[in-house]
Parts: sequence; C-alpha cells; structure tokens
Amino acid sequence: MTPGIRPLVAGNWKMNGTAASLGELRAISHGFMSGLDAETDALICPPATLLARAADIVSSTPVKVGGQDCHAKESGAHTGDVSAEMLKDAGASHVIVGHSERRTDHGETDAGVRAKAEAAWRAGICAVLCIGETKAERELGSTLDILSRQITGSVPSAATAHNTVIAYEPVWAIGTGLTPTAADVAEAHAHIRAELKELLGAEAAKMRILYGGSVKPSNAVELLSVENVDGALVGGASLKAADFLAIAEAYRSI
Ligand SMILES: O=C[C@H](O)COP(=O)(O)O
Repeated sequence: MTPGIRPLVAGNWKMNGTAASLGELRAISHGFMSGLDAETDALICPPATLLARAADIVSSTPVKVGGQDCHAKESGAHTGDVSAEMLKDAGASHVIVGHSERRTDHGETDAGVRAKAEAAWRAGICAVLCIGETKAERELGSTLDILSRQITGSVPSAATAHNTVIAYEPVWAIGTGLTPTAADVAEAHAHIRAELKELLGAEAAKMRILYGGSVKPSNAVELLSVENVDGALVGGASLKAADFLAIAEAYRSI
C-alpha cells in the first residue's frame, strides 16, 4: 500500500465468460456495496461481448467495468478490433493496454502500447498499462532494466494518476500459481515508482501501481501490504465472486 493512494482491485476475465457469467459480476457488485467500497475501488474487465451488459449491471454500484484492449485508432478498416471510443460507448471507464498476453501473442511494442494509452485518454477512459519481465529476463537479472525500458517506451509523458494506472505483472507469475517474494515485489514496485518519478515528476507519487500474477485470497494480504503496491490486477481468481471479494477483503486487515 502507498499512503494517500486509494487502492484498486481489478479483475481481468481474459477470454472467459458468457452471459451466464454475469451472475458472478452481480455478486461482486453486491459484495462491494456491503462496505468493501470504503476500502478500495473495484474494476472488472470482461470480454468485449459482455461489456455493455456488464455496464448495466454495475451502473448503480461502486464497481466499474473496462475493456481488455483497444485499437490505437478511433475507427476504420480494422476487422475484429475495438476502439477506445467503442469501449467508452459500451460503458467502460478503463481499458487494459499492453497486457503481456498481447505483447507476446500479438507482437505489441512499447510504442504501440503508448499509442493505445493515448487513444484511451482521447476517448475519456483510463489506461491500465501493463509491464513485466519474462522468466528468461528475470533469470538473467534484467528485471529492473526491462521495467525501465517498458516504462520509458510505453508510458506517455502526459500520463497522470487520473488517466493511467500501471500494472506490474511478472510474465512468469501469470496463471502459474507462482509469485515473486514480497521483497522482490517491493523492489520492483519501488523501482517502478522511481522510474515514473523520473518520467512524470511529482505526479508519480499519486499514480496507482497494481501487482498482477497469481494473486489469490491466500496471498492477497502479503502482496497488497507491500509498499508501493496500490492494488491488484487479478486474472483467474476474478472469475469467481467469492475469490475476488476475498482478495478485496484483504484491505480490511492491512
Ligand atoms: O491480468 C491478469 C494477470 O494476467 C494475472 O492473471 P492470473 O491472476 O490468472 O495469474
């Protein structure tokens, strides 16, 4: 946690979920209305096919909904893509950009991620900008250098605490059940905060830096207690309301 920064617990459903899954979102919304919203903000990013219905479900609750990616352009001949304006129109307040599964599977570059973050801002939504090292990069001892490169290359100089959230997701911890030690998370997040200060000045002190990568109810208190960790970007454990709420509940004891 960082004094003065309100946490955000975000769920990335990835390519999971049909209309039947929206019951979990209703349960998450009800859970947050029972007082969890006093502790932390909440965001769920369902597949684009569910976004409009999800936005309707959360409209009178403290929970927000977002997209999982967006095109850098507003419109055009880009079959299968979705623009930030379309996400906003469907009810999104945020969009994940630069997730490692898109950097890896779709060859996204730092410059492309930066363009997507700027597209999100033009549409009036907040970019949740993902960075993180691979297993090979960690084993080479290059983690901090990789984070520096990704921040310098992906984070636009106009980023603010209002329009951008950073999510540190060590690629080797995503979906594996593995996490860095609390000390390693602390080192990475402190480095990210310092790099953001270098790039953005005083604004960096207000920006949320989420941790993502196998966050579960069992490790949430340990991970979310770390200095400069301002919330979580949760994948698998966000698909079940009970697990997602249990992670958010960690803030009642930190
Ligand atoms: O966007 C979420 C991250 O990829 C973490 O996913 P995970 O919690 O399933 O490891």
